[in-house]
Amino acid sequence: MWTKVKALDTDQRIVDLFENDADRAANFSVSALDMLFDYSKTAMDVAARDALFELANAAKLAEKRDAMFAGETINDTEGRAVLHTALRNLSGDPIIVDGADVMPDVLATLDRMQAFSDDVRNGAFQGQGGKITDVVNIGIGGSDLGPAMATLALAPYHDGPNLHYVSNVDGAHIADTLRGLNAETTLVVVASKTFTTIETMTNARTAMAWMSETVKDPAAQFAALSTSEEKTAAMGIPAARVFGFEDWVGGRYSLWGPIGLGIMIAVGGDAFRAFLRGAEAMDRHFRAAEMHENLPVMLALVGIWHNQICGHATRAVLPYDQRLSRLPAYLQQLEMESNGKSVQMDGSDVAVHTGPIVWGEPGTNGQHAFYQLIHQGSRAVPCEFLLAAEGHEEDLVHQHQLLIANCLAQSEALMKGRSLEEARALMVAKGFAGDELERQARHRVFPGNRPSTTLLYPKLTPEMLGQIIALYEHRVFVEGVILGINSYDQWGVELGKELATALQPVVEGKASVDGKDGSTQALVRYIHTRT
Ligand SMILES: O=P(O)(O)OC[C@H]1O[C@](O)(CO)[C@@H](O)[C@@H]1O
Repeated sequence: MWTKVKALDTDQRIVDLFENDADRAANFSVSALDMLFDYSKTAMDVAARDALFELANAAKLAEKRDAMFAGETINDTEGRAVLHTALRNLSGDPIIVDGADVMPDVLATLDRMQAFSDDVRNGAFQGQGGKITDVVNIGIGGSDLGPAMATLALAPYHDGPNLHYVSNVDGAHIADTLRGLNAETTLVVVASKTFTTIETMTNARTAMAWMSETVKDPAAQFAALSTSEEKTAAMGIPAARVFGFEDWVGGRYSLWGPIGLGIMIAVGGDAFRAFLRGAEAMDRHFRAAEMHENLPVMLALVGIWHNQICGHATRAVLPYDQRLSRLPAYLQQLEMESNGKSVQMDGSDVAVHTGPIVWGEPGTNGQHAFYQLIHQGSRAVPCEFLLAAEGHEEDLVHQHQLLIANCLAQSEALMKGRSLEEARALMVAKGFAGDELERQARHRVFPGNRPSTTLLYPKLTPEMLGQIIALYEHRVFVEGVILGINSYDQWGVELGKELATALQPVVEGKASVDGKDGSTQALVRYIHTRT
C-alpha cells in the first residue's frame, strides 16, 4: 500500500512548483465552510496528491468514515462505537447503537445542561453565600484540555462567572486556583469520564475539604460530569447535578457534551449551541465533500505527506490567534493520544512511523523563541499556521493587520528563504568585505523550501471554533485509517499509572524501594533524604 507513495519525489523546490503552475495557490487549496486551507506552500504536486488519494481509497476511508458515523464498533480494542458526532447532531436524526436511537438522551442531556447553566448564570442556582461568581472545573486530559482551550478561545463571548481549570495532581495547581476564591460563591465541577482518575479524584477531595471549611453543605456546590452515576453518588453529588454520557464518547473527543459544561456556563447555551452547529457543519462537509475539496481529508493527506512520506517527525501548530494559545496543547492529546500507536488493528506492527509529534505556540510569540530553528535549523519542521481574517478588537484593527502581516511573512520566508548571494549583497551594503563578508553572509542564509500550510477563517466565533475543532478531529480519524491503527484507545497511558500506584507507598516510606531498578532506588533515596 505504501510502495507507490514512498517512491514519490519529495525533493522538489516549492518555488519551482509555483513557477510551473500559475494557478498553484488555487489548485492546492480547499475553500469550504467559509474557510480557506492553503497547502500550496508544500512540495506536494499533482502526482503526489493523486497517489495519496489512492492510498486513502486503498485504506477504505469512505467506508470507515460511514461506519463511524453509523455507530459501528470501530474502537474494537475496547468494544465501543465512536460517536462524539452524536453530541453535536442537533438535527436529531436517529443514530442507532445496539438497536436503540441514542439521540433522545443526547438532546435531553443538552437541555438539562442548558437549564443548569442558565440557573448558574442568572442566579436561580445559588451558592451558600449568593450568586455563583466562580466555577472550578476539576478534570485532566480530555476532561480539561478541550474545555479549557475552548473557554479561552471564546473569551469575547464569556459573560458568565469566572472559569478556572484545575488538572495537575501537583497540589500547587489547586492551591493557587482556590486561593482568593470565595467558597460560598464557588461551584466545583468534577469532570471525569471514568470518575476514577487519580488526579481528578484527589483534587476533588481537596476542593471538597476546602469548601467544607466555609460552607455547611459542600456537596450542594458540586456538580459532576461522568459516565458513572454510581461513583458520582459516592462522592455525595446528587443526580440532579450529574450530567452523564455514554462510553462511546472518547475522553479527548468529549467537549461537545457534558464535559463542555464549563464552556456553556461561561458563554451561555446559545453560544454553546452555535459551537455545536459549527462542528455539525464540519461533520456534514466531511461526509459529503469529494476528497480534493474535503478539508479534513486534505489536512490529513498533507499530514501523511510530511510525516510518513517526507519523513518530518514533528509538526508545529502556530495559531496567529492569541485565544487559540491552548490549541497546541489540546492537539497534543487529540493527535498523539489518538495516533501514537505502533500496532495495527489486526495486531501486526505498523508499516510506517505513526505520530506525528505536535507542538507549538501562538504567533507572534513563537517568532521570538523557536522560529530561529524553524528557519535555519538543520531539520525542516512543517508549520501549520491558523489565522482569522478579522479580530474581535474593533479599536485595535491595526494590531490585527500587523498580526496578519507577520503570519503571511513567516510562510513566505519559510518557502523562499534567502540565498547566499542575497546574503552577500546585504553584507556588502553593511560595509563588509573579503573573508569576513563570506563568513558573515553564511550566517544570514535561509535555506528556504520549508513547507507550511495556512488555515484561514473569517473570525473566531463559537461556530467557527466548532468547525476548527471538528476539522482536527476528523483529520486524526483520516490519518488513523490510513495508518491502519485504532485512534480511539489509549493503552499507552496505563503502565505509568500502574507503576505510580505501586510507587506511592514507596514514596510515602511505607514500603521498601528494594527490588526497584538502581536509578529509581537512587531517586527515591535522594527524595527521602531531603524531606
Ligand atoms: O475523564 P477521565 O476518565 O478522568 O480521563 C481523563 C483522561 O485520562 C486518559 O484516560 C489518559 O490517561 C485520557 O484519555 C482522558 O481524557
